[in-house]
Amino acid sequence: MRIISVNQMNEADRRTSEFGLSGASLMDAAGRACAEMVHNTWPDGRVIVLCGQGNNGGDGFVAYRYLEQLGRQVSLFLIGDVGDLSGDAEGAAELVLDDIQAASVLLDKSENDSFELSEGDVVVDAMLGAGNSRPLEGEFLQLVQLINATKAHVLSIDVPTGVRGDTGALSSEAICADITVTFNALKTAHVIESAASLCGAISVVDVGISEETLAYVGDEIFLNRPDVWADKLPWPTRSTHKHQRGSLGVVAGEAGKTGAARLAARAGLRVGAGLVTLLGHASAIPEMAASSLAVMTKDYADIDELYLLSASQSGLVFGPAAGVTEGTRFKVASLLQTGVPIVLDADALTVFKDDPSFLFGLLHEKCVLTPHEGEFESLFPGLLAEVGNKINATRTAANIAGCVVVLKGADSVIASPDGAARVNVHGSPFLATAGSGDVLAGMIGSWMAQGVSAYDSASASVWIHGEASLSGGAGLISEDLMDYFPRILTRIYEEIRPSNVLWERKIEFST
Ligand SMILES: NC(=O)C1=CN([C@@H]2O[C@H](COP(=O)(O)OP(=O)(O)OC[C@H]3O[C@@H](n4cnc5c(N)ncnc54)[C@H](O)[C@@H]3O)[C@@H](O)[C@H]2O)[C@@H](O)CC1
Ligand SMILES: Nc1ncnc2c1ncn2[C@@H]1O[C@H](COP(=O)(O)OP(=O)(O)O)[C@@H](O)[C@H]1O
Ligand SMILES: [K+]
Repeated sequence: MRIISVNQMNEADRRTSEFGLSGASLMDAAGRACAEMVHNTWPDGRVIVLCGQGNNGGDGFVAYRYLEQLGRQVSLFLIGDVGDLSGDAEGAAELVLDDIQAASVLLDKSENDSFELSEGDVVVDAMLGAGNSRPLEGEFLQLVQLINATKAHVLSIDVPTGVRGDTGALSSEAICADITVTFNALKTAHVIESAASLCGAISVVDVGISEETLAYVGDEIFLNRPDVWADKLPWPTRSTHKHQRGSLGVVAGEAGKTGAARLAARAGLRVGAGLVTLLGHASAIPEMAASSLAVMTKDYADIDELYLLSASQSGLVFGPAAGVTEGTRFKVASLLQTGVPIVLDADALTVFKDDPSFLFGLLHEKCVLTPHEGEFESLFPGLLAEVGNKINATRTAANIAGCVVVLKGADSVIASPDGAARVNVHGSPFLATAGSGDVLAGMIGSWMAQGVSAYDSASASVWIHGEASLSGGAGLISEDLMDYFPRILTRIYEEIRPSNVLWERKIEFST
């Protein structure tokens, strides 16, 4: 599923009407899909369709017509004058001209008794779509406030009115929808908070804009789902031995602070690295060894020994609970010199707050940085605010760093330095718990240790991490996440494995 900008969607629309379906046909398909969604989701209750003067309103006129055909009790309101409509919206309005009422009726206390919105009513929000770039005012603002204050169900067409399609930024007030129906591709507002939460459940409907057209106009930005990376994961064959499954080294903090590294190491083992080793100072070895069974431990006396131990691994993780110290800076520099694929997280990022360009000079293409918003701000000060769009800010960051950047959160963006990005919305808010980022770092390091690209390692890990959190539900703590991995991985494996590759050896005798 692609994520595209408003301008790109307009261009896709234009190309489609030039080479394929007319604008009126697209609008007909869009409005019809919305009517059917209303009817299937809320089979009873009065429906109120609220239209603006652009094409979003056009979709609303179409939806009204189909809702009537479906036998629904439905009323139609327009903000503004019929005479100001143009293009496809004007064409759609002409078919229902006699039924259009002024939206002011809904706002006029003396007239609105029969239209007072109540529980069980359904509002179709066709006021403003992706074309809106101005703050709401006048009747738009008043109607949005009125609808948000009722308990009526709301279906928004394309985006909830008040939400900017491209940035996910909000006007002072924006519709809070139960369902948002959009067309052929997602826009930033559907996946980036806090706009995404206002969309409610999102339904992407095919109105006839082809994938070729979207690929032509769009960038390589996709929703992060198994379909974009599942076939890139390595699986053991019958004759595989552990040394062929990669060796992950997790560099621990000092004694008493090794829990974060232990979480990363265990997660790394669970997602398949054949060997996982915790690397620490001699003083930290007893506590690490005491709690790690399959995970090995090795001590290093100084930075040279750390370099040698790290250079023999096929993947590395460093940063969780490492400490914001000069020592951490030296370790980062040394680990990066090995050229081994590496995940840098937490303190290994924060420690470069004062001179991020020093870090950028050391990074290579097999690195993944996994900042949360605070750590991102340390490395790329002001970038998020300046770009105003989390997806594009992360793409810019990846370009500056020259490696994959994962900007974590409820809407994690995984960006590659070549401009591609994937946005992950698959996860539970119960991931907001100490140590869940450490688990994620270990997972990414493990896939990289197994030879998966930095971009696919990060994408697969973020999704599986989110899926595990959904399995865990409420009360989740980071230690629990790993317990869900086997079931999730088995499911992914079973969906994509070639039919002639079986783990279980079947030998049958016939007599
Ligand atoms: N492929 C596509 O792009 C398709 C688009 N369709 C619909 O077309 C919509 C986009 O149409 P438009 O570009 O006409 O966008 P809108 O329907 O959002 O309309 C923008 C209009 O509202 C005015 N306006 C903007 N901000 C305002 C504000 N704050 N207060 C008052 N007026 C404001 C503008 O001057 C303009 O006239 C989509 O959201 C979707 O609903 C569908 O018809 C199906 C296909
Ligand atoms: N509200 C949320 N919804 C979904 N995922 C979340 C949410 N809050 C945090 N996460 C995820 O949880 C992890 C937290 O990582 P991080 O902030 O580094 O925590 P820690 O340092 O405690 O491990 C990230 O993967 C992040 O994307
Ligand atoms: K809308």
